[in-house]
Amino acid sequence: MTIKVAVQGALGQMGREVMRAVTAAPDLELAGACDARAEKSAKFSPAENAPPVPLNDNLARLLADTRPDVLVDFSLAAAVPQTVEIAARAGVSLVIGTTGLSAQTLARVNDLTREYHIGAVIAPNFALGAVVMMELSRIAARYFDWAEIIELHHEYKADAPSGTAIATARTMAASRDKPFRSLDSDAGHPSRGQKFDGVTVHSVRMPGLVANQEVILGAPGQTLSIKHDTTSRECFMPGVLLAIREIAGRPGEFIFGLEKLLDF
Ligand SMILES: NC(=O)c1ccc[n+]([C@@H]2O[C@H](COP(=O)([O-])OP(=O)(O)OC[C@H]3O[C@@H](n4cnc5c(N)ncnc54)[C@H](O)[C@@H]3O)[C@@H](O)[C@H]2O)c1
Ligand SMILES: O=C(O)C1=N[C@H](C(=O)O)CCC1
Repeated sequence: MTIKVAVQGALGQMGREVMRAVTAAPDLELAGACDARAEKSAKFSPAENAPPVPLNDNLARLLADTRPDVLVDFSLAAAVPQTVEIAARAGVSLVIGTTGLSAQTLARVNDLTREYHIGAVIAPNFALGAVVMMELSRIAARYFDWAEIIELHHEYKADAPSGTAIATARTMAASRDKPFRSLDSDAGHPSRGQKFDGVTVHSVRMPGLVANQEVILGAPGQTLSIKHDTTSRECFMPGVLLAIREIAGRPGEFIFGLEKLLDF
């Protein structure tokens, strides 16, 4: 059975990559694309030799016209609350990669899955290597009392710190039976980053980067570094396609984190 997919944030860096990947997948059909920058009712060719699909700035209209099974969202955190309401009312399942979402938005998506019997996957990072890096950090956190994260991204990134860094810190802290240690002198010191569940996170933004993260764990006499680097947005596509295929058949389920769909 072919899964029909629409993309929100279609004209962005990730949206374009998702449209290429969906178009190239034999079991998926790109039904339509939405972006705030789109001209009304335009058509858009997602890849060379690919048939044009409807492109609209009105998500409700696009979903009503194209009736996809799954909406993939890589847009802006501020846009997601409205997007998920529209998708849920249209009975369309969600794969969301947009980061910077509030706890209220996550809770609302959880409610919508049960209210409208749709599925939803939200993952701060769809790169399989990043998910492994987070899992290794979770394991290592049990054996080291000190931990800091340095995340490095391209200069156009809207949010800081990254969704991956926040999720990594929270996962690491949850795997321990006592808090991480840090210096008392960190408090209020602008050069010492921002703490999430006791893990200090530092953000770097500059051209030349896509997305990178290093987790450094410390103990007397040793450190352990766990590092993931991306060189192109292609790395996110296997995870996005996996999430689309899984969630199309799991109505009513809310899944946070790609690791829940992998065999860890
Ligand atoms: N989960 C992951 O693996 C992963 C990977 C890369 C990026 N991201 C996240 O995905 C998001 C997008 O990243 P990007 O680099 O493609 O950004 P981008 O700025 O290149 O693209 C975002 C697109 O969303 C559109 N947009 C903004 N507001 C909108 C609205 N209200 N309705 C419709 N479209 C709207 C913009 O016009 C733009 O085309 C960011 O939050 C980023 O952090 C997540
Ligand atoms: O390019 C981005 O923006 C990315 N954002 C995600 C995050 O905030 O963790 C994942 C990596 C790429």
